[in-house]
Amino acid sequence: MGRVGVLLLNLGGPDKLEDVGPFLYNLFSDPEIIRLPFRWMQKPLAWFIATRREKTSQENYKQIGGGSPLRRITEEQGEALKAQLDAMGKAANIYMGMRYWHPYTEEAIAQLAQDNIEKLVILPLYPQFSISTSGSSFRLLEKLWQENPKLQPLEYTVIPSWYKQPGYLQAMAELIIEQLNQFPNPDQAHIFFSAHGVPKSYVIEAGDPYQQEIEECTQLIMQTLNRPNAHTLAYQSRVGPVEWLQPYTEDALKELGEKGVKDLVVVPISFVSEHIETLQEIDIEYREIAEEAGIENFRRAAAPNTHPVFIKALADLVIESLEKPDLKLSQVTQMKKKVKMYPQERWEWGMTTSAEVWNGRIAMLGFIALIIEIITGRGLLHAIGLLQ
Ligand SMILES: C=CC1=C(C)c2cc3[nH]c(cc4nc(cc5[nH]c(cc1n2)c(C)c5CCC(=O)O)C(CCC(=O)O)=C4C)c(C)c3C=C
Ligand SMILES: [Fe+2]
Ligand SMILES: [Fe+2]
Repeated sequence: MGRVGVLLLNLGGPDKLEDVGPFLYNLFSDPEIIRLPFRWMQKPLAWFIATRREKTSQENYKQIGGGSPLRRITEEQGEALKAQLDAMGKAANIYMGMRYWHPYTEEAIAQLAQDNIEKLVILPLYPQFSISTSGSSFRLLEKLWQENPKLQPLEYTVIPSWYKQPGYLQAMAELIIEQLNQFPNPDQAHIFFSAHGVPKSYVIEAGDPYQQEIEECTQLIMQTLNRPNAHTLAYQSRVGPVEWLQPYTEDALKELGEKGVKDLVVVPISFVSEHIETLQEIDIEYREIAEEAGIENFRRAAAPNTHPVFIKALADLVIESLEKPDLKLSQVTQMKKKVKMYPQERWEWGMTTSAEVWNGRIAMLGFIALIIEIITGRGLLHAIGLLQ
């Protein structure tokens, strides 16, 4: 008789500085991260953006010790979850599947296909669902399931998002209280929720429930906290030129400083482990911005990591999911198939959405052609003498 398996999904992060370039290439090769009209553009553009970003990103990783702690912390969470499930009478094998770095999701699946697993629970380590995070991992799993006949008989269930789980909300409230209690007037401190952003089009055009889940989660944490503090929600880590969810964290911090807020607790709401966006972006970059804006006491709530209340919440989630009817990958990835990233496929004349979409596509084609020409030294611009 086999046992229960729990597959923890996460993004992954470079272990050392040399990994940063290939990690970024993997990330930008994912169509759920950069959405392009043509598949063949994905890899050249991923290479181009990763190469341009590598140095800056390496500088950031240098500031947190030369690599991401995500793998170590996820392993610790897995061990703590295993011990908690054991204590609750549910023995389980824990697997860790990262999307863009080792140990890759493919490695975890290969391992669990060999083990005698009776039932698998797929648990993303993202409390809120986004097309760009849990959605991307679910799509990859769906593909692996279709490709590997050995996986067909394996029974599984998916937990799409779990931001309402009472234990998780309790752990978040405790982590915030820990910081509030450091202030002489805990009730006066401003609580600042900083969520990882996504491009606005994900929500508006592709129907990503991420913003709604983040907003609801913020309210639920405030209710669980049950304190009179004022609070703000903003979005961090914008990448690229398009508009992301607003307000941006840097703008909201400046605004609070101008309004005279002196005591602030930042709460990283979309992350359950410390990593570059908490240790570098919040603790170093946003702290500097806040202090320049006049905020005197800048504190940050720790990510849940292996907080016992949080680990118990994960164990409860696993046990509850085994008791409920199974949720299949096709059910959790289906939502996206109902919406279109490019709203109008028919050609229309004038300043229409369709025209904008086609202008974007043509501009992108021109851009790719230019990059290929610069790399290879051959092409139309060389032929007519505009490039040497
Ligand atoms: C809920 C969490 C996350 C969302 C949503 C998300 C969307 C998203 N991210 C990028 C681009 C980058 N993300 C990077 C690192 C990174 N992102 C998350 C989480 C979410 N991303 C984590 C946990 C990590 C870090 C891992 C680590 O190394 O510790 C990076 C690399 C770092 C950097 O260069 O800044 C990029 C780039 C996009 C474009 C996006 C939505 C479309
Ligand atoms: Fe990210
Ligand atoms: Fe970042």
